[in-house]
Amino acid sequence: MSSENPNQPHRAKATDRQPCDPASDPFTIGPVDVGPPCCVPEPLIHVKNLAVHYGPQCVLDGITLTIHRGCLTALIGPSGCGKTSFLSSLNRLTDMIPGCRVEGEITLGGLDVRATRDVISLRRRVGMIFQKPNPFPLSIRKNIEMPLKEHGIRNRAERGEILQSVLEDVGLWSEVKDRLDAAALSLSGGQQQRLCIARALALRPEVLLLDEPCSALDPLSSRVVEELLTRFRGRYTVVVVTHNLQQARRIADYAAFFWATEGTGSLIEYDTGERIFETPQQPLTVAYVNGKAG
Ligand SMILES: Nc1ncnc2c1ncn2[C@@H]1O[C@H](COP(=O)(O)OP(=O)(O)OP(=O)(O)O)[C@@H](O)[C@H]1O
Repeated sequence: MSSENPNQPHRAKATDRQPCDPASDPFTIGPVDVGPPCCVPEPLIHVKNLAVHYGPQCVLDGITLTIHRGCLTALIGPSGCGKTSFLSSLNRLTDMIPGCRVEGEITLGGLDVRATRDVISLRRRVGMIFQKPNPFPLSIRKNIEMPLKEHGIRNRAERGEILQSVLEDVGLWSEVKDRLDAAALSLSGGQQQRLCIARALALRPEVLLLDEPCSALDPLSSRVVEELLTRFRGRYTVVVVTHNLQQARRIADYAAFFWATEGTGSLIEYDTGERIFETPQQPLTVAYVNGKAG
């Protein structure tokens, strides 16, 4: 860890990444109706001494960090160091993996994530987007409306409003508004991924977890999704796993670097994106961000 503690609110310096300015941002999308307009860090998720086991194997150990509201945190590190396991523990997807055991503390606002019995509400607050776009094999409209119905939104007009607003948020509305009843699987890979993001947004989450959301996309679609994530700054708390260090360098307000030793992942360094990529403190981080390790 570097001398400044990223678990404390980050005080912006002139040299830091400039927060977004919606007034001057030509890509601002949809109404910014939640949270401050820019990344003004405030602790939201506290993780303390987190460990993840699959059967007898401890794959992640001693993870302590604080994730800030409205900021974009990138998880980086080589394959197998536990990034996905960490991400999945934040909304208890780890519960669905046979033999998986999680230890330690995770709090989201005042909620004890590990203890809560209301996992459905937790997953509504903490949405997840996967590497491979996974729209339902239904129409574009039903992909958004079905989860809304399942979460009790019975009013058709309200569902229609949400449908339009989230498709606008991901920049898809103008592309699909005339074919909302077409199959979601007829969309391009990049459009499918944006639809999946819209589906997550429809449930009005506070946090979005994204596991390599661009890695199955062509470069152009990848750039569109990347831009989308940066526009979420201030509006959603975004935690994204990426193997693309250039991408992480471009978009991360904070970056957490994981590394595995003998199969057990640990957090090597956690800091602002700028410091992790420009002035990392740990030799392993220096080597990794310069492409000399991992
Ligand atoms: N369901 C599972 N059962 C057993 N072991 C698992 C399971 N899922 C992951 N692992 C193991 O846990 C370790 C961490 O995996 P994880 O997917 O969290 O790492 P990662 O950093 O996200 O990797 P990648 O970048 O390749 O996705 C790996 O050794 C992996 O083989």
